[in-house]
Amino acid sequence: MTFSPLLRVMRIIPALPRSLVGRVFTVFSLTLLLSMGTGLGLFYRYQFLQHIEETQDTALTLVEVATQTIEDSVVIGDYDTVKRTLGKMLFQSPFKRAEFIDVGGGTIRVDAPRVTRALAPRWLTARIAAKLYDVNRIANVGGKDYGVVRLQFDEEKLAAQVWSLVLETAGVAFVVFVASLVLMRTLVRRWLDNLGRLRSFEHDVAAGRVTAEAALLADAPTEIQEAIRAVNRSAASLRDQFGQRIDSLMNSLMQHKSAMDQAAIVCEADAAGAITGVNDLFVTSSGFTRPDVVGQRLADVGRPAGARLPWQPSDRVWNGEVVIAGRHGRRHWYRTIVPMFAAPGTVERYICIDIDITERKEFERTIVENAQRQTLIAELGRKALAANGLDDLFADAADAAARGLGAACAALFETGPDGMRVRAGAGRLAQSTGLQLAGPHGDAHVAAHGTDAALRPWFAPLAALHGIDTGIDTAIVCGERTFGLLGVYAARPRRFGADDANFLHGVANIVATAVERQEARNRLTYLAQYDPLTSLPNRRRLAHSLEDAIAAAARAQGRAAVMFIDLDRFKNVNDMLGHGIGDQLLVQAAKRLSACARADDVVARLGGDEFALVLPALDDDGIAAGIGARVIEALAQPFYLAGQQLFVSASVGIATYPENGRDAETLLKNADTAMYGAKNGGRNNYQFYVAEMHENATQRLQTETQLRQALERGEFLLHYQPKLDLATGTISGFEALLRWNHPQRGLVPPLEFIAILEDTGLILPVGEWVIGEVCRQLKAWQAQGMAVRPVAINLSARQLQQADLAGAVERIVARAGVDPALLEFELTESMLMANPEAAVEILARIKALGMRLSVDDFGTGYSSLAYLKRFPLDALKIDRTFVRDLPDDPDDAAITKAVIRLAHSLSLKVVAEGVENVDQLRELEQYGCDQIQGYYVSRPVPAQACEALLAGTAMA
Ligand SMILES: Nc1nc2c(ncn2[C@@H]2O[C@@H]3COP(=O)(O)O[C@H]4[C@@H](O)[C@H](n5cnc6c(=O)[nH]c(N)nc65)O[C@@H]4COP(=O)(O)O[C@H]3[C@H]2O)c(=O)[nH]1
Repeated sequence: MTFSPLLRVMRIIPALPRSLVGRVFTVFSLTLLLSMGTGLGLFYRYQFLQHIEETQDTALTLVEVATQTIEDSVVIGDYDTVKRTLGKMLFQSPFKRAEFIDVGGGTIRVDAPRVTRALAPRWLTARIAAKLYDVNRIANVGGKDYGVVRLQFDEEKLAAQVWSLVLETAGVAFVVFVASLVLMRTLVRRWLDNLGRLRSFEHDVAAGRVTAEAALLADAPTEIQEAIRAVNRSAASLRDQFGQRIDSLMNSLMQHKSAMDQAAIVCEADAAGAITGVNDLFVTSSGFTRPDVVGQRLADVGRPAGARLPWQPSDRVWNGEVVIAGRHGRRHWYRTIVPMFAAPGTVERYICIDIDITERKEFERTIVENAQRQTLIAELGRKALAANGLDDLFADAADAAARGLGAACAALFETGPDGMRVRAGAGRLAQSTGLQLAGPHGDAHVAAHGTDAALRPWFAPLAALHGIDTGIDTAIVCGERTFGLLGVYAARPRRFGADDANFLHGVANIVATAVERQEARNRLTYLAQYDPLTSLPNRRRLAHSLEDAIAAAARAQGRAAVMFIDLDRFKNVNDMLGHGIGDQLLVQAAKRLSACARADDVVARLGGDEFALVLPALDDDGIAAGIGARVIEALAQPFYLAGQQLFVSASVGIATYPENGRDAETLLKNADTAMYGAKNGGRNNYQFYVAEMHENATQRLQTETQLRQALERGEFLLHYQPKLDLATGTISGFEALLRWNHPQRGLVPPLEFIAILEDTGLILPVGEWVIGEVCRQLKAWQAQGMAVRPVAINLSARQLQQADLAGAVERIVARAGVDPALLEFELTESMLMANPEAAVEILARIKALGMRLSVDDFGTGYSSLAYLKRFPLDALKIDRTFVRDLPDDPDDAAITKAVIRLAHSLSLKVVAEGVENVDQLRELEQYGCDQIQGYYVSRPVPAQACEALLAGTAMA
């Protein structure tokens, strides 16, 4: 509230004139006006009051004078004089009326003549009228009142006088006021003219005269002088500052330009788009020289033939990608063309900035290309998975390879014995499918794959035919072998890169995988019907062949036969000499069998060492018998494997249609049964199926089942056969011989079940039982106080292969607490020679335990003397087949003598087996044999009988 008048005044400010002169003038005028008004007002007021006061005083004086003047006249009643006196008094007085009112109320009135005069404002007249009062004076003469003299003021006259004064002074004041204003305005304008000079200073600066200074008038007011000086100083300071800024800006500009020259390809063009200059980067990046490009149209430089003009001169900034066919090849530039204006709307020149994005473009192209290639690979992979045959896939692969590399053509070659064969072609080579190209073959080119773009010599004829300039190829490698080559070829010179090679590899790998899969499929199909080892039909195919033969025989009302062939003792070969030798033996056996067969016969391998022979058209049994005999004969011949001679015989069973069965399964089963018959019949023979054989086979199966329980049931026992020392005539030891006490059959000899134990693997626990039982018996004999002799135990081939035979023996013997020297192990010659190195090691370990070792059935096998020396043996046992015909058979005698000499030369004892009579004894004695064993001394006897034998050891 307090500031409201001030605020009101402030509100006026915007209404003031905008120019300083106007404002100063206005303010000065107002101030002057206000001052003068106030002064005049106060003056008028003072004058007015003073005038009123003076007039009042004058009126009092006049009334006094008038009264005194008329007193005499009044006394005398000279009213004319009174009247005249009153009239005189009015002359030039401020009264308009003078009256004398006598005590009787009579009035002498004199009015002042009316004078026309300027009228004062009513308010002034009223105000004067209010201030003045009429003056009255009592005329008293001699103490007697004669009346009253009254004077009435003429307020109009007085107002006119006052108003006249006001007007005069106001007029003077106005003149002074106007004069003051004119003077003031003139002076202010003159002083402010100095500021006006700043405008010319501005023009000078605008005109580029930056060093110009604002001029000063000598009489300029100090403040303005200060202000202009300040302006000049500021201008100078700004000049300095701008100068520095400009220097810095120029410097910065130069650096920017230099940086831009380093980073960007820059060129300038005139308003018409013709190049006026280029930077170094333009030259290096494009390969063009400055003279090449200066003067040329910007839109045309490096433009590949036929390319659309990407830019036309315009007043707008242009952005876009351009392809420049430079001297170093095509470059991708990202271009920005900025118009530079001379004046609004008038382009003076163009700055063209290019960023080389060739690498990015290449990268993008590579990504797109890779994506396309991945798609092609994936697509080909899908086709490969679904493909049934390879031809379509090869064509797809060639097509994918050509498309993936964007090449004119591609081909897939298969390596063959005669060179390269075009398996599929794409593009120009599509018609070459099936073409055979002479040249390298096999694996000659395996290493020749990769990014080598040179065309191979053998491809040259095709290249010439189809206008192929260059190419890349890669090998299609299936596992260990090279299937062929996948090549991609271009009509124009082209450099294939690592990415191209990788893609081609990918395609080739898919092809290789498909080839491998196809081959695996073929192989599976083959394996489903053929035996991979011998390449003979397998059991399944044999069944079909047999069915076909049966059907044919049935149609012809003829006969057919199937022969079941099993190799005797093949298991031993396999176990002793290893599977490699076993396989070789089977292959050779298969060949021999095939040689025995007739053209229409089918030879098959059923598995393991079992073969079969289908004889489709059988006129009579004689033919089957003949072929059976041929088979026996063929397989009885020695096999030469791993540098040694091996003998295996065969057992052959023959079943005929329709007698022995009307279907393939029955016939084969019966042939199998017949084969067992042959085996039981001493092996190395053939037998036709007869109904009883079925009985035997069943019997064997039953035996096998019973044997499995025999050990648990304690049905095994040992008999002991003594050995006689010929030098002393005393029993030098025993041989433990296994017996099976069958609940129904009684004592079963080992030859009837040892083979089954071996076949079923039961020989291992039974063998351990034998060792344990011998130990137990020895302890029992010792406990009886018997002078115990060493006991020999037979080991089978399977036991020799037992992982830790020596360890098992050691544990059993240690557990029993038997002196190891009381134990002897007999191993057959063929067992030892099957894998002599392993045998040397095992025997050494057993020997180290303190036990004795001897070779059983010596002479029936094929011992290597070198190994014989290395085995830690104690004795050789001459097989009883050599002893049987002594002394009559000179051959046996010679062999026996030789064996005895050989054994002695190796410091080995010799035991002759199967001595049944005294002649044999004498003969052997003569040969120097150390010990004998046989029925002549004693048959194998139960343990209880041994003591009696020992008691009567001395021979007659
Ligand atoms: N004709 C004739 N034969 C005689 C004469 N003296 C002994 N023999 C028989 O010849 C065989 C000698 O045993 P081997 O050659 O080791 O031949 C043994 C041996 O290879 C095997 N064998 C016996 N017991 C075991 C055993 O516990 N383990 C293993 N692995 N094989 C055993 O069984 C084969 C046969 O044993 P056995 O039937 O007990 O037959 C015994 C014995 O009774 C004789 O003067 N004339």
